[in-house]
Amino acid sequence: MQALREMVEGLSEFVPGGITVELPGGTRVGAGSCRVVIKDDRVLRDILRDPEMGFGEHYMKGNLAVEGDLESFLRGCFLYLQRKKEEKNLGFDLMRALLRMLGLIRRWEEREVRKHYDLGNEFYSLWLDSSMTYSCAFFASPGMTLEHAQQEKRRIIYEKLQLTEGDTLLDIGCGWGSIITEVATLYPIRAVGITLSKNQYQYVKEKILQEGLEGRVEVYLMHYEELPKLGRKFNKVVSVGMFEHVGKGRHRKFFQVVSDILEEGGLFLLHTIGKVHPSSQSRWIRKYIFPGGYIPSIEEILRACEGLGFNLIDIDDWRIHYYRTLKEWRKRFHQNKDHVISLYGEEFFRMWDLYLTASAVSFYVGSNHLFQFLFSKGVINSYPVMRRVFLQSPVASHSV
Ligand SMILES: C[S@@+](CC[C@H](N)C(=O)[O-])C[C@H]1O[C@@H](n2cnc3c(N)ncnc32)[C@H](O)[C@@H]1O
Repeated sequence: MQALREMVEGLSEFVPGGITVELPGGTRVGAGSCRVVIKDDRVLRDILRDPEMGFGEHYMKGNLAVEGDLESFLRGCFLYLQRKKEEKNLGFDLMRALLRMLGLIRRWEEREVRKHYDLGNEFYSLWLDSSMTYSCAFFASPGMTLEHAQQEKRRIIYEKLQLTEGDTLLDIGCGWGSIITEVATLYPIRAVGITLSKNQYQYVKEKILQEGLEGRVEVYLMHYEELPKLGRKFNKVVSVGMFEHVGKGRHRKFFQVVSDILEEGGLFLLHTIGKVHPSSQSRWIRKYIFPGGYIPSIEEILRACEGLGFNLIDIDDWRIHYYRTLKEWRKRFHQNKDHVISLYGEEFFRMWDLYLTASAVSFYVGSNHLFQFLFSKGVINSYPVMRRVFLQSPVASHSV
């Protein structure tokens, strides 16, 4: 009881209006306006032992409910845990290192990535924008729709990559193909995408046929480590929202592959969630949503590409744009609640609702950032020096 009181007091400092925890027998601890109703005796024991995992698992199962704004509550939890958290990922990472030595990790990772993206095109179409883009958008003006903000993100990427006639573009982790199919209609260039998801691969293949892009756009179902097998080089490479899957200890291998297939003088744009300083990862998200996932720090990313021929041109941070993107996804997810539940059930709905909300909060509180790194292969001094090249739209200064 003492431990619970301390937790309620600590959390109440960070959750607006404070919290009250209501236990199964009716006992209340705290006097805040946000009510956390515990419906099962095991909940408290599990949360006190491991707050993040205990909360996540019991929330999914419906053994506890938050009667108040889930986002404000989670923001408070983040800030509270940031203060208290001990790094507990060591055991998990040791297990992964052992599996890697046994050569088992890649198959396991591939299976986990497939499981996430092959949940079904129908499911993702319920809450992504119509281009099926599953990564951070760029909200150039306050009232911009998600559709438009995703398009704006792609436009900025194309400009950063200085796409021009005759280019060959590779998209590593192309998702449902929004970049490779769009560039082929905007520029006289060729584009190749790779994905690990069979559903995405089928979807992109059909889109290529429907839009008459055969011969200019290709998609392959393959792991990035297999890219050298294509026997081709590209002068532009982009990877959006895929680096988070690469995993701890594998970043240098990833950059090595990119270095091998990128022409001298070519450009590489890496769009990824990252941390400013190395810090602990969400173990609940790693267990239930992205098993193998790892959010690297800027330092880890830059160290991983050292000595491989890359020269850094630019780093951009879109942190608050990811917060807004996730809020839009969550809004659409709730608008389609009944449909999601009919596909996968209530526990799945709660699990994904928690994932989308906690992710939004992680950007809001500055635990996660969204970086766009732009590298050249070798040093090129002709690259435009002005940032406004990227930001042609009436961006102005608005907060999200
Ligand atoms: C979050 S999605 C982003 C998709 C797309 N870039 C977008 O912005 O909509 C991550 C993508 O990376 C792909 N991916 C993950 N691990 C991969 C790997 N080892 N090799 C190739 N693709 C991978 C997934 O299949 C998926 O298409």
